Amino acid sequence: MQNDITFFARFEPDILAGRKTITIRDAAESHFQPGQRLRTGRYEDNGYFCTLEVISTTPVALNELNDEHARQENMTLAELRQVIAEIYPGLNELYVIAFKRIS
Ligand SMILES: CC(=O)Nc1cc[nH]c(=O)n1
Repeated sequence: MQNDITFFARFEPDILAGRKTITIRDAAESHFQPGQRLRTGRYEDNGYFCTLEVISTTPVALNELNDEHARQENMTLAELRQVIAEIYPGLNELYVIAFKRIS
């Protein structure tokens, strides 16, 4: 079965442990709705590793990312800005998808 969302494999342990509770995505992945259950896999091999329930999807500009976002990503704000710049170079319009793991 296909996954609904993927994460880089390096994020898997933090998601499974509940240390990462948001993901910041571009407009192509801004369609997730509160209550939606997402089969969640690794980007690298598409292997399923858990199911997440979407709590909210909220627009955020790059310059609005703050320490609370970083805490929810289990990173420092500097690390978060670096990661986002690498994944979405030059992109300002982003979306915070908050989630909880349900299985
Ligand atoms: C595969 C992929 O894009 N993964 C991402 C992107 C942004 N944040 C995140 O946690 N994971």
